[in-house]
Amino acid sequence: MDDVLGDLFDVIEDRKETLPEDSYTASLFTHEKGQNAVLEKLGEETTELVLAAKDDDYQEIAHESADIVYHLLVLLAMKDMDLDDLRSELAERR
Ligand SMILES: N=c1c2ncn([C@@H]3O[C@H](COP(=O)(O)OP(=O)(O)OP(=O)(O)O)[C@@H](O)[C@H]3O)c2ncn1[C@@H]1O[C@H](COP(=O)(O)O)[C@@H](O)[C@H]1O
Repeated sequence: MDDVLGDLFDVIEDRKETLPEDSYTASLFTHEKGQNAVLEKLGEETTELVLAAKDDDYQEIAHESADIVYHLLVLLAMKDMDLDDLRSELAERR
């Protein structure tokens, strides 16, 4: 699981660096709304996750959770943070 997150974060960092035209990730880094584009996505998807949880729709819960994690990693990259910032914060809570 951690490899999946690490690999995804590496791809996000690559898109941030190279900004390919056909990349959704790159479009978030260059969006005219700036960071608000990714913040709005996080808000929308969190609402969708809440609705899926209320409906006990397990497939949708997994789908929306993955959308949230992806956009959260984009936000971390946007802030020049990385997975270690997240790992450290979680580790301190143990
Ligand atoms: N994990 C993701 C990922 N999760 C979500 N998304 C995109 O995020 C957007 C979500 O916006 P929306 O909720 O409006 O989309 P939607 O499908 O209508 O929404 P739902 O109804 O599904 O919730 C969609 O365009 C998805 O394609 C993602 N886009 C990219 N990735 C990863 O990033 C990698 C690089 O992608 P590119 O940057 O596009 O090359 C990919 O290989 C993936 O691993």
